[in-house]
Amino acid sequence: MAAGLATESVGTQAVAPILVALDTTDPTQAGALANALRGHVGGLKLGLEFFMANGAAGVARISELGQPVFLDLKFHDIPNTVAGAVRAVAPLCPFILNVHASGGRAMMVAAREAAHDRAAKLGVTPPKLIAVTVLTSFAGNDLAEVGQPADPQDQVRRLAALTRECGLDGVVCSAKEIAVLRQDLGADFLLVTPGIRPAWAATGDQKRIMTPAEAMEAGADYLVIGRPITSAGDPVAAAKRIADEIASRPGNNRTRA
Ligand SMILES: O=c1ccn([C@@H]2O[C@H](COP(=O)(O)O)[C@@H](O)[C@H]2O)c(=O)[nH]1
Repeated sequence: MAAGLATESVGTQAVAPILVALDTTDPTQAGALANALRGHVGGLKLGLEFFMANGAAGVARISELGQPVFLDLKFHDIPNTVAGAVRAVAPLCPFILNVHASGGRAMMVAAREAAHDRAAKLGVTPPKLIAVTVLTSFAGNDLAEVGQPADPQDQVRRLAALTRECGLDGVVCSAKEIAVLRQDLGADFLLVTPGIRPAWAATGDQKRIMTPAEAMEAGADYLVIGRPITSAGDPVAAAKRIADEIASRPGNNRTRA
């Protein structure tokens, strides 16, 4: 069963609410990173790359290491299919599970009902169910190219409002949208932010980015960080450096239970 987000301290440094993205096909590497980073991050994120290579059994093995897992499979299909997929992964007891908000109202409602019904039948806590708004690898021109000629922030606001109407717990957004979403939707709506880049890390394919300290200051609940940690020569040192940067900004000494 998934553990709650780590809140223990590392020396005098409270663990930052970082979910480290273990984007690899190699279960041994994922397990080694999970173990090495224990106590330096708040949890793990397993996504499509890991899942497609290792399936539910692979996710279960990483979950057994005892850290909370965000299962980032971004379901997007007709409501019946997404509900079935949500039920199928429920025994893995992810701490957070997600769908695409652009799958629409009926799909999100079906996903929420499936998550709660299945968790009740299994006697487990349902996952925090959140929805991806606009991928952090998208800028305005990318949205226009797929027929959504909107400012990314406007599209994020629209999809986040719909997500809340559907009874989900929060959204995946870029840290650039935190301020406006907090105004629109309040403090209790979960804001999970990838596209996090320390000043010293390569941007790669991410377009709507912010530094970890800025994102925490803006009010993120969780920071999803992959390559700046996992591709570093010393991933533990990179995670510590990020936690230090967060802690050294005024007002950034909080952790979330
Ligand atoms: O909008 C989104 C949604 C999900 N992601 C995922 O987060 C991590 C980010 O990894 P980095 O290496 O820090 O870029 C990755 O697993 C994505 O699938 C996202 O980036 N943006």
